[in-house]
Amino acid sequence: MGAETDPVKAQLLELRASIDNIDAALVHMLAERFRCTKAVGQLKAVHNLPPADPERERQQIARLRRLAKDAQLDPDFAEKFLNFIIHEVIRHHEAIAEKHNGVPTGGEAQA
Ligand SMILES: O=C(O)C(=O)C[C@]1(C(=O)O)C=C[C@@H](O)C=C1
Repeated sequence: MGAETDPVKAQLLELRASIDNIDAALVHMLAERFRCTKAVGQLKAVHNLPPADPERERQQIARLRRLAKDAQLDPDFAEKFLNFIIHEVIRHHEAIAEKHNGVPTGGEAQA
């Protein structure tokens, strides 16, 4: 039965069209975020700042947990998602620093 005649199939297709739009928006938003964080990585490398900023991360996690709660999204999931992204950002920062200053990953000077 086609979507025109099967209301369940029609509803599923409609919902999936929204899911595809949301996934596309997520990809674009993540691309913009990584564009910004790569610039932050350059700035940190040039000025010899450490790749990670744990205090900033604490503030971001607390804020995101609050936002998630208000939006009826699981705050634990929001925290895990942010940590996953930040972990990747720190990996990029370390690679940029290594390229710029010859600093090995972890930000410590080599013996
Ligand atoms: O704000 C910074 O200092 C960043 O490097 C960006 C960012 C992030 O992705 O939001 C990544 C690593 C830091 O530990 C904190 C935050």
